[in-house]
Amino acid sequence: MINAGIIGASGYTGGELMRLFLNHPEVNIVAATSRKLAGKPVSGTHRHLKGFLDLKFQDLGPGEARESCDVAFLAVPHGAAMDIVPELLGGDLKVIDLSADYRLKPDAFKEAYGFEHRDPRDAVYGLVELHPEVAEQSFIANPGCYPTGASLAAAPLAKAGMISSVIFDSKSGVTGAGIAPTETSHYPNMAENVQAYKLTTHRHVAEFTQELNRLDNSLTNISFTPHVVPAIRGILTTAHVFTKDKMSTDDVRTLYEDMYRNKPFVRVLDGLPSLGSVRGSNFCDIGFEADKRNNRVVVVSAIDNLVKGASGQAIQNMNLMFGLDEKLGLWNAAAAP
Ligand SMILES: NC(=O)C1=CN([C@@H]2O[C@H](COP(=O)(O)OP(=O)(O)OC[C@H]3O[C@@H](n4cnc5c(N)ncnc54)[C@H](OP(=O)(O)O)[C@@H]3O)[C@@H](O)[C@H]2O)C=CC1
Ligand SMILES: CC(=O)N[C@@H](CCC(=O)OP(=O)(O)O)C(=O)O
Repeated sequence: MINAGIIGASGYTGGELMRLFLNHPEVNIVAATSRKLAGKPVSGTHRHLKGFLDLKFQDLGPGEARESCDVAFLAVPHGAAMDIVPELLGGDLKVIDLSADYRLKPDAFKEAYGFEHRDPRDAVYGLVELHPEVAEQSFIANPGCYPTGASLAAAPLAKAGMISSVIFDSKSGVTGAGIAPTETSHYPNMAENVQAYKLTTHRHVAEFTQELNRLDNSLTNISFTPHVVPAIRGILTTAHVFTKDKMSTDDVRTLYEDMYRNKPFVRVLDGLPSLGSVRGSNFCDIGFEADKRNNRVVVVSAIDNLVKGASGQAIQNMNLMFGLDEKLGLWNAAAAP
């Protein structure tokens, strides 16, 4: 069995890791940390875990995590992980960081996040479908939620060198912003409402630019505008891909089916994705249509931000890092209505 520790377990992605681990046959959760809630039962905060997990939050130091765990997941805010990771690495412990701290090269990090990285080091970017090298690694930077849906939506067209520019328009559920209440997530502001934010400057642009440039390093014209919608989970991304030549929907289908043929968690649809069809699951659903009049392909992707966008993807990475089937503990249909 694999002994897993979750650092920052009182938040949404920490809670989701524990929910998903209940169905993982190879994992024991041995530690769930919280600074504020140490000593309190995990199921007091994550009430859906009542009766399934008899564990108390601990305020565990990195040394203790190294002793008791085979793998540690960091589910803490960006900026916090870079002070913890250096004390975890170096021994046998495998580390998966769900924060943004190790996803970008240091220069790109400083530009996107506005401060100097305190622990510049390389990590493998854990977008499994585009990074088969995650297997056997000991340190993974788990991708961001928007970048997961956006990168998977555009990757086949980028790989084919077909993109002249792309505009990602994403709609996220409220859990994307974490557990702390904010003005945006305050019920009267969120319910029956749609809010755009960071119209041209969201920090995730750097992340999917880095990913798409691995496939086509001439691609620079990448735009992104996020929105919050009154859903609890999910990110629907509409990618307007302006192509170098006119394409048919069948041309596009060939590219997507080729790239995602043996990728169990990417479903290339005949129809269009929706948040309901992926809710609670690790799938990224993708649908598309080529514009008959213009050099444009519209691609839509749907993920659950807490699963494929965070904790499910982290477990997919863990499975490969330990030589297990990537589907282990994750092969569930969505909780669609
Ligand atoms: N929510 C999402 O959809 C996604 C989130 N992510 C990333 O995953 C990480 C966790 O996200 P999420 O679960 O939503 O965040 P939350 O805000 O819900 O939870 C974060 C937890 O981290 C702990 N924490 C906060 N500050 C520190 C610190 N300085 N040192 C140690 N622990 C700290 C807190 O626990 P306590 O105060 O009890 O110690 C808190 O409960 C973030 O980096 C986020 O950006 C990535 C993809 C998707
Ligand atoms: C709705 C909402 O507020 N979303 C968050 C996404 C945060 C997140 O998950 O960030 P990482 O993936 O980089 O860790 C935001 O836009 O900042």
